[in-house]
Amino acid sequence: MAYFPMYIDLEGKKVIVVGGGKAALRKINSLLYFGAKIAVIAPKVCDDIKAIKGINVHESNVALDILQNADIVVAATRRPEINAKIGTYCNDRGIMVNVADNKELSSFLFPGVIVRGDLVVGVTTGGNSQAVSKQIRNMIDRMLPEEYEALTRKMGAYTELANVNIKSTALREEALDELVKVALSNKCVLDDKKANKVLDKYYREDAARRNA
Ligand SMILES: C[C@@]1(CC(=O)O)C2=NC(=C\c3[nH]c(c(CCC(=O)O)c3CC(=O)O)Cc3[nH]c(c(CC(=O)O)c3CCC(=O)O)/C=C3\N/C(=C\2)[C@@H](CCC(=O)O)[C@]3(C)CC(=O)O)/[C@H]1CCC(=O)O
Ligand SMILES: NC(=O)c1ccc[n+]([C@@H]2O[C@H](COP(=O)([O-])OP(=O)(O)OC[C@H]3O[C@@H](n4cnc5c(N)ncnc54)[C@H](O)[C@@H]3O)[C@@H](O)[C@H]2O)c1
Repeated sequence: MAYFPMYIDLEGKKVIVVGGGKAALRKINSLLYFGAKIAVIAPKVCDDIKAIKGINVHESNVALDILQNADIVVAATRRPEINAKIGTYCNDRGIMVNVADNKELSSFLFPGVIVRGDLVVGVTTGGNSQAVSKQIRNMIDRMLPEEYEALTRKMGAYTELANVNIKSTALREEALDELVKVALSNKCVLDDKKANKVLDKYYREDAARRNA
C-alpha cells in the first residue's frame, strides 16, 4: 500500500537519533530545518554532526529506556540488529520511529523535500527507490520559482480576508483561484493593486447575491 503524506508540526518536538554517521547526518539536517529538538546518541559521532549548533550529542551506547522520552526516534546505526531492537521497542510503545535500514519497522519514511517558505512538497516512493525520489525532487525544484514563498504567504492573508468578506463558498473559491491565476500570469508575483481589484469585484458580486 502506498504511504499517506502527513504534514507534521515538528517545532519543539523531541527527537532522538541513534547513530552518528552519514545517514544520521542527513536526517538530522532535515529534522532540524523544521524546528525539532534533537539529541544524538552513538558511541562515535562524526565531526559534521558535532559541528551542528543547537543539538545535544551523547557519545555512548544507547539504553533503550531513554527512548520513552522522545516524540520521534530515528535508528541509523551501522548495526542492523540494534536498529531493529530500537524499531520494535518504539513500535511496541506507539513512538514514531524511522529505521534507516528497515522499512517494515519504520512507522514513517523520510521524503525528498522541496521548500518555499510554508509551501512544502514531499516526495516518497514508499521505500522503493530513493534515487527516483531524488530525480523527482530535482524536477519539482526546478519547476517552483522562489516567488512561491511570498505568493503562499500573501494568499494566506487574502484567504483570511475572503473568508470574512465573501459569504458564498463558491464565490470565495472562485476569487482565490483567480488571484492565483493573476499571480501565475505575472511570474508568480501577486500585485496587491490587482489583487484588491479582483477581490472588490467578488465582494460586490457576493453582496449583490445576498441582497437579491
Ligand atoms: C529522500 C531522501 C531523504 C533523506 O533521507 O534525506 C532519502 N534518501 C536520500 C538520500 C540518500 N539515501 C542514500 C544515499 C546514498 C549515500 C549514502 O549512503 O548516504 C543518499 C544520498 C544521495 O543519493 O544523494 C542511501 C540509502 N537510502 C535508503 C537506503 C536503504 C535502502 O534503500 O534499502 C540506502 C542505501 C544504504 C546502503 O547502501 O546501505 C533508504 C531510504 N532513503 C530514503 C530517503 C527513504 C526512502 C525514500 C523513498 O522511498 O522515496 C528510505 C527508505 C529511508 C528513510 O526513510 O530513512 C534522500 C533523497 C535524496 C534527495 O532528495 O536529495
Ligand atoms: N536511509 C538512508 O537514507 C540511509 C542512507 C545510508 C545508509 N543507511 C543505512 O543506515 C545505517 C547507517 O549508515 P551510515 O552510512 O550512517 O553508517 P556510518 O558508518 O557512517 O555510521 C554508523 C553510526 O552507527 C553508530 N553505531 C555503531 N554501533 C552502535 C551502537 N551499538 N549504538 C549506537 N550507535 C552505534 C556509529 O557510532 C556511527 O555513528 C546502515 O544500516 C545503512 O544501511 C540508510
